[in-house]
Amino acid sequence: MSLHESTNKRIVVKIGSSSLTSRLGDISRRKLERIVDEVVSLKDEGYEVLLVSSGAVAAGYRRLGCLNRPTSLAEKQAAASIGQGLLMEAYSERFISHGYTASQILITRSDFSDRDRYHNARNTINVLLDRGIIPIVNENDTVTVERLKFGDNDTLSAKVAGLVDADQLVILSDIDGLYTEDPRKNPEAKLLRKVREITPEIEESAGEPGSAVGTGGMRSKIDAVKIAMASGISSFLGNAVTPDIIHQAVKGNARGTYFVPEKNAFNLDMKRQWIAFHSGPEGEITVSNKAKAGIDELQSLYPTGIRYVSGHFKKGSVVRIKDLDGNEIGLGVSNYSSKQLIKIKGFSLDKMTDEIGPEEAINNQDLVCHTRLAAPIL
Ligand SMILES: Nc1ncnc2c1ncn2[C@@H]1O[C@H](COP(=O)(O)OP(=O)(O)O)[C@@H](O)[C@H]1O
Ligand SMILES: N[C@@H](CCC(=O)OP(=O)(O)O)C(=O)O
Repeated sequence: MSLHESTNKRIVVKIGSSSLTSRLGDISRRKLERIVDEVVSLKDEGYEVLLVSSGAVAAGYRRLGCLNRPTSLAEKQAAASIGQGLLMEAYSERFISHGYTASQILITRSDFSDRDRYHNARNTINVLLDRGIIPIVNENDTVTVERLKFGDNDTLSAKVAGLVDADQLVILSDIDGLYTEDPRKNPEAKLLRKVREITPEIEESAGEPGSAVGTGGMRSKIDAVKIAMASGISSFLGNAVTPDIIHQAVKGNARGTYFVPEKNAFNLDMKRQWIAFHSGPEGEITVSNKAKAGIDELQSLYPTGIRYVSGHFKKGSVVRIKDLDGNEIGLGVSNYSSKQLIKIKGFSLDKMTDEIGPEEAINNQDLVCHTRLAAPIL
């Protein structure tokens, strides 16, 4: 059962730059209108659809006076500030011609790392979807500094799919799906139709972008799928030029790759998604082997299981949890500051009094254990 109130199916569709623009660095009306028309037919059937659309830099660089897609950050940001407006204008015009309204949402990573802003974004998008609007999300390229970027819209789309509790993520690109190798390099490569697990072979097969305007290539698409899988969301990867692709993807019979998490895999709820993908850990806790076994079973972490504490963090901060070999085994929200934890580490339960604080250093509701996820997120 979905967590959002509406009973309609929610679909997040991600469209790459090459699927919206021409080789010369202009919006391709033909490509964009086909995508919009497909979204409209899903809307007509009662689906709620959110688009994550790339293309701002690709659509703007020529008007900035650049012959090719720029490589400097300032020029890319300037191009995006031109292209984003042009993209939205083209989307809005076409959606309105079908009687639908589109809205623009530009996000930066810091909007998500702050829990209040994360919830705020969710509430806003829920209002839009409930009222039949098509939100169109992109990274706010013009104001984002490199260090704090999502970087690619593939992983952004998976994070947004988790945020809105989508039923499916559809990633459209310039390729038919995930192949055993980049088919541009090896024409013998085979298309994988269904993937239930991201194996090391799949990780290795995922290469760089195929076009001059693509950003993340297959690498970032696999990262996106892992985030979706860990959140219990099925994904589809297919070619934007295949006729009726979005509709077919949703119905389950499109040419492309379906990524389906195991039914009984542990899914990250909204709070754990925030901890895992957005929070930005501020310190580290090293735990005993016994405490590690408890974390594997998703049990709370008690001070008695803590061996070392490093970094300076406040009560309520997210910390990395490591085992005695230094491997990260999970993440969690600390009920204590680093200063307090250093004092109480190793305390048995009978030493924990009401004055000290809660018995658990990390409550199991605030814990993400890497080994329990459908797909590794590191
Ligand atoms: N294993 C693989 N299977 C399919 N495509 C791959 C693979 N490895 C690398 N690629 C490349 O990834 C490209 C798609 O990524 P990208 O260029 O970033 O597209 P977009 O702009 O749609 O996000 C394909 O055109 C292909 O050349
Ligand atoms: N935010 C950037 C796109 C980033 C990106 O991931 O691009 P792509 O690989 O084409 O999906 C833009 O709008 O130009």
